[in-house]
Amino acid sequence: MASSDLHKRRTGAVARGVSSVINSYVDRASGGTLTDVDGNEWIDFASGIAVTSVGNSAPRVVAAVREQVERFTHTCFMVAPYELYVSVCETLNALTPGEVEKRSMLVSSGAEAVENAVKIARHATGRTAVVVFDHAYHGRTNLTMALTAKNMPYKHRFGPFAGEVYRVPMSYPLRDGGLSGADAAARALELVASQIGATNVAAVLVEPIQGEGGFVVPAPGFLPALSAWARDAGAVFIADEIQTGFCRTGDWFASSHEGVVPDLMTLAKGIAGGLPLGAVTGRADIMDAVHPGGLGGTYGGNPLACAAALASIETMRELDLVTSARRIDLTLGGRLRDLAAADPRIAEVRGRGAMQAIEITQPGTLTPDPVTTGAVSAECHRRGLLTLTCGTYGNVLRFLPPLVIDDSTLERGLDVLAASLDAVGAP
Ligand SMILES: Cc1ncc(COP(=O)(O)O)c(CNCCCC(=O)O)c1O
Repeated sequence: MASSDLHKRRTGAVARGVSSVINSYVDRASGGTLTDVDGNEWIDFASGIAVTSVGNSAPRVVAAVREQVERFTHTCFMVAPYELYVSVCETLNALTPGEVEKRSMLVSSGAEAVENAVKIARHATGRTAVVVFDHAYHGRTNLTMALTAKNMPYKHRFGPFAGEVYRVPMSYPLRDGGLSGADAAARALELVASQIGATNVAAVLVEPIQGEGGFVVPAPGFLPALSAWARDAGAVFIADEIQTGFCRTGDWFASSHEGVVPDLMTLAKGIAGGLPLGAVTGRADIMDAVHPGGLGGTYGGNPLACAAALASIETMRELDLVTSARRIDLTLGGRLRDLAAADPRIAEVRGRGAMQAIEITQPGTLTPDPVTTGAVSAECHRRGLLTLTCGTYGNVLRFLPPLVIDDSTLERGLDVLAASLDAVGAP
C-alpha cells in the first residue's frame, strides 16, 4: 500500500497528537538506510531518535529476539523472574562509569527511567527538591514534563505538573557569553543555594549533552562542578544518558568524557537496538535504599528487550562502535564546520561523536531562525535524507546517524545536507 493511502488510513485511525516528521511509511531498514513502501531509499540521520545505533534489524539483535520469542515472551519479572533481566543488570553495572558496587532496574522507556531515578533519589535522601536545567528534556509523563523545559509541544495544556522541581540556567556557551564551565555551574548553584537550600535537594538531574533542547554541549568543567557540589551536599547526581549513552558520543557514556561518575544514570534509546527498554543504574547504597516492592511495573525488562539489549551491547563491543562514533565525528563534524565557514546562517557546530548539530540563526546574529531550520530539514527530506530538528527555539538541525553507517552513505547524506542548505536561500 502506498504511503499516500496509508496516510489516509492513519488520519482516520491515529490520534492527531501523534505526529511524524515525514509522511512516507517505512517498509524495511538496515544499516544507515530506510526504504519506504513506495520504494524510496532514505539515508537515516535520525536512527529513530538515537535508538538504532547498531543499525536497524542488526543481525545479532534479530537472532537473539527470534530465539527468545519462541521460548517465552513475557512473565513479568516481579511475578516470575528470568536470567535475561539479571544479565542485563550485571552488564549495565559493569559497563557504566565508576568502580563502586551498583544495582540496576529495568523499565520500558526513557521517561519511566527518569521517573524511577527521581523516586529512588528522593527515597534514598529523604529530600524532595529536584534541580533541572534550562533547555532540558526528560520525557512526556507528568513528572518528566515538569522536569522538561520547553512548553510547546511537550507541556502545553497538560498541567498541573509535579512539584518540587526547580530549574536553573544551563551552560550554553553560544548563548551565555561563553561562561566557563565552573562559572556556569556557580551561576546555577547560587540559585540552588538561595531558592532551594542545598539540604533540601534530593537530586541534580542533567543531560551530559542536552538532546531535544538543542544538542547543547556544556562548557568543560560544568558537569564535574555539578557532580562535586551534589556529593558535598548529599544530593544524588543523576546523568540522563538516554540520548547520549551507548557509544553515541564517542565514549560508552558521555559522562566519561570529563571523568564524571554519576550516582545514578538513566538509560534507554540505544540500549537494545530498537526494542523498548530503559534502565536506572547506579550506586548500590542508593538503589537499594528502596524497600522491596517499591520499584517495578508489568513490562519492565521484557525478555525480548533484554535479549535485544545483550545482543546490541555485544554488537557495540564486537564492532567497536566507540571508535566508529569517533570516526563519524571526524567526517560529520569536519563537513559541518566546512559548511559553517561558508554559511553565516550557521551560528555554531556542536556535539560529539555521532551526536552533532548546527544552530541556525539570522546571519551574523544569535536571533534563532526556526523557519530556515525547518525549510532546510524539509529540503533534506525531499532529497531523501531523514533529518531532525530540535532546540528550545526550534532552530537546531541535528544529526544522529547509526554508528554502523558506512563512510559513503555518510558522505552522501552530507552532500544532500549541503545541497539543501544551498537550495534554501538566506531569509
Ligand atoms: C535525554 C532524554 N531523556 C528522556 C527521554 C524520554 O525517553 P522516552 O523513551 O521517549 O520516554 C528522552 C527522549 N528523547 C526523544 C523524545 C521524542 C519525543 O517524545 O518527542 C531523552 O532524549
